[in-house]
Amino acid sequence: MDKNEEEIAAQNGNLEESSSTKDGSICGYESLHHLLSVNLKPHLYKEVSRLLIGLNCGKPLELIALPEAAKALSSKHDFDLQAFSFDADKELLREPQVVRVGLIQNSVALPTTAPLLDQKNAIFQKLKPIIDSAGASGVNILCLQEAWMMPFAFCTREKRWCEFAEPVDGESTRFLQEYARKYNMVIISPILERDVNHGETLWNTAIIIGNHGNIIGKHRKNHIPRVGDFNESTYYMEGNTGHPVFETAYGKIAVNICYGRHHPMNWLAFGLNGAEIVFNPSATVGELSEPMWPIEARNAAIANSYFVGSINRVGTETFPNPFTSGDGKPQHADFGHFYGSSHFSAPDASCTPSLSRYKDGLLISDMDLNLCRQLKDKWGFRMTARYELYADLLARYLKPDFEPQVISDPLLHKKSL
Ligand SMILES: NC(=O)NCCC(=O)O
Repeated sequence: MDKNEEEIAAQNGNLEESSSTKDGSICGYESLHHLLSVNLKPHLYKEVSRLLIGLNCGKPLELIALPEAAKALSSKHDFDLQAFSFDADKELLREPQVVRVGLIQNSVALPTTAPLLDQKNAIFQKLKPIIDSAGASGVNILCLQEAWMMPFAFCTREKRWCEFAEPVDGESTRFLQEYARKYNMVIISPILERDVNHGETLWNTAIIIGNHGNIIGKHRKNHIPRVGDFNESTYYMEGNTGHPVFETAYGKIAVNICYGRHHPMNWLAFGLNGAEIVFNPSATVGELSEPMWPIEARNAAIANSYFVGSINRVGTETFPNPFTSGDGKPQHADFGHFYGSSHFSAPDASCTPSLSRYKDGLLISDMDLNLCRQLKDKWGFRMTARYELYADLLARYLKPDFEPQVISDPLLHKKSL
């Protein structure tokens, strides 16, 4: 390349970079998989896919044909709709245990300057056709994104956003209970919770609504971020519900809320309690976490022999007053781009392509839960885990007089000749 060509290439690079941050696309493509499928020759794409998203039972994931009604809703309301199927090997003594699972990602519906009630109601309206599409597709378990009923205002530290908080049996739950009954569906609803029985304190909570519209239980986010603009500790405390697994009509499920995905032991604990599917409803932005996003959930699925459903918001949320965080950056009024990219990971290391990086979406997967035990039998991660070694280390680590087990080279400070 001569100097002129280099300059043009650099300019193009900058243009592509700025276009990807402006509209949320990746150089005009909805997702990494879309970019690769359009630009690679079919045989190359096949091979890249094998390496990037793995094979399930030795073959690429199959697409599911969805009913016209579900597809019509996606065209009319302009949300991404994709559906895949994870297989398991046939067993002699157990029937397949196939469940259909859905994940919804969405942007907020009104500017954050609108009256709070209007903002919430507009999100409800926006979600209706997406939930109906899940219902029309026969989804058994549906999970929404973190704090789905409000903008992710925790960056601001302003207390007025606390008004969005609701009790476990509040209006968001009632809204979803109708759908749970209508579609015989388990729904996971992550909200900002106000605990009215305990001094009206706030929590970041996922409510599990059973397929009869009943509330099965709740789980409160265990790990609170203190990174970048995620000033969430201003609003609520670390959860006090442990690592519950909810036995539902469609399988044993658990919820690892957002930042908890960076903590391998959090994932482990849900696995030890018997989860078959762990949902990770999230709100995270590209600049901070995008390279981690496809890795952590997938690793958790492999290490714990369960399925993971990862959901992230989409879009950019701008707030009325500029705010700062502890990272020394100048004050700003938006959080950055929530990059969507929701996807499923399976215990055999395969995963689905991701939903759009900038559009609302519904991702559906059939999964045969028999795959969980098949992978435990094949790889033996539970049996080889040596939990007693780690229990012992952790017990010692928690003591004030703990000393790290480090063996220093006695010649460490010897000068080389
Ligand atoms: N909502 C939340 O916990 N976000 C933290 C950022 C991240 O974990 O990527």
